[in-house]
Amino acid sequence: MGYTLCVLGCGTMGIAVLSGVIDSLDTATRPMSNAAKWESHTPGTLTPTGPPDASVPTRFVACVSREESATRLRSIFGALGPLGAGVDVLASRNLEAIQMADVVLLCCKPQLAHTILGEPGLKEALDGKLLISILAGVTMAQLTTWVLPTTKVIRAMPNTPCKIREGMTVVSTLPVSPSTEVDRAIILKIFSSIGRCRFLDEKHFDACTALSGSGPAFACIFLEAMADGGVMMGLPRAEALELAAQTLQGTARMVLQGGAHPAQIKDAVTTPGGCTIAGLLAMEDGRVRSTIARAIQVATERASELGQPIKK
Ligand SMILES: NC(=O)C1=CN([C@@H]2O[C@H](COP(=O)(O)OP(=O)(O)OC[C@H]3O[C@@H](n4cnc5c(N)ncnc54)[C@H](OP(=O)(O)O)[C@@H]3O)[C@@H](O)[C@H]2O)C=CC1
Ligand SMILES: O=C(O)[C@@H]1CCC=N1
Repeated sequence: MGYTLCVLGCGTMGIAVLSGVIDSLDTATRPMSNAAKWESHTPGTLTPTGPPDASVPTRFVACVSREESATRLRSIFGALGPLGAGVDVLASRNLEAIQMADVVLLCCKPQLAHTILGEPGLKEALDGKLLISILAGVTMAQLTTWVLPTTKVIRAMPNTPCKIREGMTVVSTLPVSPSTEVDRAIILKIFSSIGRCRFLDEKHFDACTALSGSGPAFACIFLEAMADGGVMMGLPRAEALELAAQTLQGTARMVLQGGAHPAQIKDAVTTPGGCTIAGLLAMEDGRVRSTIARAIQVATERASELGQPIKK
């Protein structure tokens, strides 16, 4: 039972997704991640508790281009226990890897996808298989012209917290085919085991790429700035970072878990004439809101360009 999942281009994101999936398979007895608990329509773990489940990956292949990256991957996955040590890591052997796979997660750089999918025999090896692309800015229209019509193509936009099973993944709406339900189950199993997962129309993908794909970087700027403020006021660095990170996590959970509106949380913290309103006004003077919103806007615009051929 189960199937073989191949990560084609196993760098930062490939490692994040695969580590999260392996962890979820390996944690039958450990508690579910909070993200998994929040999402009522998703199962939260890949570990089959009932009869064998065909939508659960049981064998893994990871592809890179350089042997030194392969060596690094073997040590990363090896540290994850027996399942991680069982990942087949191949350097410059994409065709072989895809031939072994049932489902392929495309995680290379956007600009390389056309060349990689054009390698001799690759199209044929993908015949009838599910190809999930996490590439920023590479559209379904592009991807489907690079493979055979029988290859089922879908886009997903995960983020790095998938590595600790607190990810956010948006998946494009599935095209209707005889295998739609099976494919949907496979996709949900993978991405809901490593965080939240929701389906959205492809027209929203550049915005999702900016908001949740790039989001961890934006959130870290805010987190670092909060910690810096604490350090400026004499807090030790490590404690300042802990306070900032836990405060952001707790607040985010009040929104996701408790269903609170951000404005409601803000108002509850803001005692009239108190210190919070003083800080909030300083933030508004610094145009923090429009700066952050504009960052999402320009990142969205940039995401839309990433699938285009590099201009000489
Ligand atoms: N980073 C992020 O937070 C997110 C990234 N994405 C998307 O994920 C994709 C990957 O990004 P990221 O993980 O950051 O990039 P990385 O550069 O970390 O990973 C790219 C991987 O592709 C491999 N690779 C290069 N050439 C080939 C080849 N010819 N055949 C097989 N593998 C190859 C590289 O191997 P080697 O080391 O040997 O060169 C490397 O492992 C991008 O398309 C990006 O848009 C989406 C969401 C979030
Ligand atoms: O910066 C990038 O292009 C990728 C896509 C989303 C996050 N990282």
